[in-house]
Amino acid sequence: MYKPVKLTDDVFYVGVNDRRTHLFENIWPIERGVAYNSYVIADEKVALIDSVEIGQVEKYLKKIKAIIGDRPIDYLVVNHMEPDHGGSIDIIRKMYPEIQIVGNKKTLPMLEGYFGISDNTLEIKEGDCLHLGKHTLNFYLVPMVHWPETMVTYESKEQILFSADAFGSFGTLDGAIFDDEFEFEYYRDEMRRYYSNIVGKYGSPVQKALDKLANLDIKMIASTHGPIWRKYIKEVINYYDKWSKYETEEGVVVAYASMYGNTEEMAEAVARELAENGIKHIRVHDVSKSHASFIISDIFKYRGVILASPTYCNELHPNMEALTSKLVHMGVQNHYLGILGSFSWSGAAVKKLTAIGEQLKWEIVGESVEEKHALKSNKYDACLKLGTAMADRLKQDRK
Ligand SMILES: Cc1cc2nc3c(=O)[nH]c(=O)nc-3n(C[C@H](O)[C@H](O)[C@H](O)COP(=O)(O)O)c2cc1C
Repeated sequence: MYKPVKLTDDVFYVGVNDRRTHLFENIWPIERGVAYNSYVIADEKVALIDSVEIGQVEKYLKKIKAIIGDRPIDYLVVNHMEPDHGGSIDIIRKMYPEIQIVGNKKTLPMLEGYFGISDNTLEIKEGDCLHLGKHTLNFYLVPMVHWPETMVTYESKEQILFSADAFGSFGTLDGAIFDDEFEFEYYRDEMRRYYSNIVGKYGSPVQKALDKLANLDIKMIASTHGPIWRKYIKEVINYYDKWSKYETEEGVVVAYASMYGNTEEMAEAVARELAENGIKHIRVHDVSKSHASFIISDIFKYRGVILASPTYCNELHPNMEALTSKLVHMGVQNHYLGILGSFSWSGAAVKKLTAIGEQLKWEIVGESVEEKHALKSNKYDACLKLGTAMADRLKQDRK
């Protein structure tokens, strides 16, 4: 029944859309859903590249059947074991008992651990090839882009890189599956939010992977999430290069916590002064309203960060605590930091934010401002000064 979606004459898209899940990994809001991508290569041998989250396995199997009919599947290549791709492995094996599951030495223990599968597996090593007939699969290990077993598969006849989670994006594929069937901008921010939150901790493994793949001629990047890239290949590789090196643009993310509005007032004073000083990209987030994934995504884009928090039981506001511990855990690098705090009897927020900035090795800009009780004119002026200092620091990089 399904009209095949062709990457080339023998290579097909068989992924599914998920518009029901609210939180990807039960953490990240996905208002625009997510796609779990999988691919079939129908040659003398049939290979399936990755599978899909188990909830949609029935639809997935129908799509596979629509392409190969009653032919058996010879190989299931498991580039990544995470259950949003590996979740259907057991069912696929039951449907296709002869199938050989292809992975590397880190994949196979996971197969056994998750599914008790230890037979009919094929262990490949870096640079190994698997011939399907006209098509040849070449395997490259890219550990920690996103799990230790992650690998990518390059089909050398059609020059397609099956890239696992790399170059993936949140967002379902709404009719359009290839990047020349929609406007790139529609996915760019969600791609960065996906990268920064899911893969962002692993900048150095991403750099190693990019180096390893640099000499491949790539006509298509077929990731496990989001669009298939065939028009914007250079662009998405450049984005990955930039993000994994923590390269940022001129702009400021102002992230504040505030229960009763005092800290918010300080944050807004700084934001206004940034604009007065010619900073065009200012993103203000209330950490109790914006999910951390959006703030982190913006922080991966813009170099300046203002963190503002009231003191709360001698600590940071809990939502600021959550955001900053995520930033520390991810080791986000190369930012300028301005700090604001508010308190009523003994302030701790500025001290704590300063310690976090030092831990992250971010450059602390200007004089941090901490106000007791309501915002008064001298501290208001200090907020303006901090805004000017941040703008000046960013503008120094224009040269
Ligand atoms: C639950 C709670 C705990 C607080 N803990 C402290 C504290 O440990 N030290 C302090 O100086 N002020 C504390 N405060 C006072 C706030 O830091 C102060 O009112 C601040 O101005 C609030 O900023 P906001 O208006 O941006 O929420 C606390 C306030 C609340 C509601």
